Amino acid sequence: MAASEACSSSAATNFKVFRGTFVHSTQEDALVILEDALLGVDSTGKISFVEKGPELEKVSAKFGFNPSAVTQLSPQEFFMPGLVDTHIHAAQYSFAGTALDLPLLDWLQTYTFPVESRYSDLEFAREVYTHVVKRTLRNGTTTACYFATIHTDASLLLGEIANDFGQRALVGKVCMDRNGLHEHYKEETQESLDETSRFISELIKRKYPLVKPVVTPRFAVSCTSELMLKLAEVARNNNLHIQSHISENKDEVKLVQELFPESESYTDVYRKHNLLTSKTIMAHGCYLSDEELKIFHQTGSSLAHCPNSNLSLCSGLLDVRKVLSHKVKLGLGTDVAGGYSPSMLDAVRRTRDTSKALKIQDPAYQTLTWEETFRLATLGGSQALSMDDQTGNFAVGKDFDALRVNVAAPDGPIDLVQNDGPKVLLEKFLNLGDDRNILEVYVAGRKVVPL
Ligand SMILES: Nc1nc2[nH]cnc2c(=O)[nH]1
Ligand SMILES: [Zn+2]
Repeated sequence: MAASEACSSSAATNFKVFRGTFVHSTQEDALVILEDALLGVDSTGKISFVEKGPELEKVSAKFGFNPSAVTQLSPQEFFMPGLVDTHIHAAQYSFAGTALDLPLLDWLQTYTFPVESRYSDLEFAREVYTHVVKRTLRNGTTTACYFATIHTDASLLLGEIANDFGQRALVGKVCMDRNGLHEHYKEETQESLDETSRFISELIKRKYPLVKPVVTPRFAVSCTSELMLKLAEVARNNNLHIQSHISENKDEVKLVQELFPESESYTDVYRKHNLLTSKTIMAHGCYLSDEELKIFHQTGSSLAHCPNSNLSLCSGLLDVRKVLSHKVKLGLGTDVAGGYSPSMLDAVRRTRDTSKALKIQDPAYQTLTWEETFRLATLGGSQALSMDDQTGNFAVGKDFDALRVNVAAPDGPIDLVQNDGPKVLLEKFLNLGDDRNILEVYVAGRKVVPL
């Protein structure tokens, strides 16, 4: 925002200004700590300045706000960017925390498809979707990339609920026109395409500022060639995101090879069907070869790393270091309910656990640092979703998506026994904290927690 605009009286009355510690990531630095900083949010929810605290008088004169209206953080508090969940199945939240005893294809057949079939019932959908949006916001997920189910009206309802509670979201009506695992849970090809068009046009018509549709072929196993090709066209014609799953589990990779014998790899299947774009996010990727990662880099497609799910369904261990060395964009995902936790703090922890398990297998392996993992959960996620022009860190001009954290929250899970600095406070929060430490959540400048 131009300084002259910021000085106008209407902007001055609607400014929010915070003073204290801010932690975030940039492309260059996984962790930047700004101590005693001033951050201003304008009436549209954008960050209008980040300045030094001792310069309050000068900054308040420049931006036209009253210094006494500044919100001061306590020494155990900080602001961090909102967490970005790049892959979560909203419909599976009803059985989160259960059903973790089978590998992927059996798990889909036994638990997942029967539950997803129920979302023609809009009352059931409303109940589960309200819970998942509230719970993820409460846990600090300011941006979520959701899979719904094949049901258009329930998927629209998820978009409505995310909008009502103020979460930034991509919402996907799931597309699947074959399903050998559960014959009744699928669509006809044309029906899937027509319903996808209806979903997209209806959601766009509602003009929700933070909720957008994402084209969602479930995975190559449950989609015909015709459906994938036509969905790619829909995404291209409407400049939309695409999401799906790739290379999660060895049996799944084998099945894809059998279903698409003319393709060189799982990645090649999606490439041949024009589904790999710079706005594509593919979940898992545990078994991608170097060649396949090169295709991800060339196309600008991203990966959603879902470590809880990868461990819970015994799918595999994604080598994040290898993915990053190929310069492939990567964010973290909870993958509820293959992943049992809806909290991105859990995704941060499981990401580090997975990295350490790889080091146990190979002592020369360079584990991810906690600072790198913090970046993946925030800025990395926003980059993976091609939303880093709007969110991901505290750069001036981005929307203010943020968590106000108090590491010493009364009745919280963390005991502070020494005068820890902000770096230690952040590390403790990431490893030990929970929603009791998250005092407030902001999305595009609006306080969405507490409601
Ligand atoms: N983890 C997971 N993998 C999938 N692959 C296709 N569908 C799914 C799903 O719902 N969850
Ligand atoms: Zn998934």
